[in-house]
Amino acid sequence: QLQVGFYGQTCPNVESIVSGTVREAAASNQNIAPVLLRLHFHDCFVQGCDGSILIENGEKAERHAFGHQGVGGFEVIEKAKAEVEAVCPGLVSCADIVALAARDAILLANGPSYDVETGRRDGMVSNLSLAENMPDVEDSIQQLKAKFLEKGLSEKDLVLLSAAHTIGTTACFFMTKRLYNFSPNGGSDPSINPNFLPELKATCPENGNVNVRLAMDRGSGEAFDSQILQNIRSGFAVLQSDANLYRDETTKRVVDSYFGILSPFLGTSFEADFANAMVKMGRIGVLTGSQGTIRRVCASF
Ligand code: HEM
Ligand SMILES: [Ca+2]
Ligand SMILES: [Ca+2]
Repeated sequence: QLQVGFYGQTCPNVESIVSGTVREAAASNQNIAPVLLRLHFHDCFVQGCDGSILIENGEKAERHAFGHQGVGGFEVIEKAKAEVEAVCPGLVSCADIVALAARDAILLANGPSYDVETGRRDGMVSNLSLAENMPDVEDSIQQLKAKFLEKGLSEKDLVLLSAAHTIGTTACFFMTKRLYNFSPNGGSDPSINPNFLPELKATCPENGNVNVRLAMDRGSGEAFDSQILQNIRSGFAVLQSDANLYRDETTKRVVDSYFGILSPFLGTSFEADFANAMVKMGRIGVLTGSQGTIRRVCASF
């Protein structure tokens, strides 16, 4: 069973070691917070939160899957793991370090803090074919809902977790279809606000450099806040999958629920709800007890 403070007796300093490593990494790399948050999502969605994405076992390694394009932060996890191994060898899983690092990353971006359940064990498989079903920017809202539901996550969780895009950047690579070849008729996605379209096209010109990066939360790419939801409402979503959240009655209602006059009184808080959704995501397909293993090095079995 997962529990908050699972290492309380066996490795009491693990959480401070991980947060120290994350803070140190952030001092020299301002992009590390979003990268670490995304890493946890990509780990949990393939084989559960089991550190499978960390394995480097050749060209068939899961981490080389197309759906994991741009995922990183491995070196930070490995560094934290090495420091943890030095004080409590063989006790703390890589999967837990990923989950802790994601929490610390959110906090560094001034997002909500929350208790991370620990006690995950590391998985024994890594295969890129297992990552074929990752949510994709071009997925319809029905596909996105189905992929989240399959992991035990609701439509509300889909909205909240997508709002992780309040921090971080995307490569123009993921914008090409939306800007220049939107289905079914070509051209650009009509849901893009006309005041935003020229800006997007200027940043990601047709046949331009697909490695150019832009904030996914226009005007607020470094702060963890609800601006992303406001942007989605007003046609300023950058990713197509985020824009799709406003094309569906149910997910639209979830987005809007954070802006109603009543919502503060009903206790609807984006930050608190996001934190709860992260805890739920952290439970996907976990190995516990005597299942799986505790790796010594996160990149190898
Ligand atoms: C709903 C389905 C999702 C889709 C289709 C999606 C897609 C993407 C794409 C295309 C990028 C840009 C990657 C790059 O160019 O490097 C990205 C970045 C990111 N995603 Fe998602 N994402 C989804 C859900 C999530 C979830 C659930 C989380 C975390 C809870 C998350 C966290 C992030 C973060 C923090 C970044 C920024 C990474 C960086 O700055 O390097 N995403 N996502
Ligand atoms: Ca995994
Ligand atoms: Ca933001």
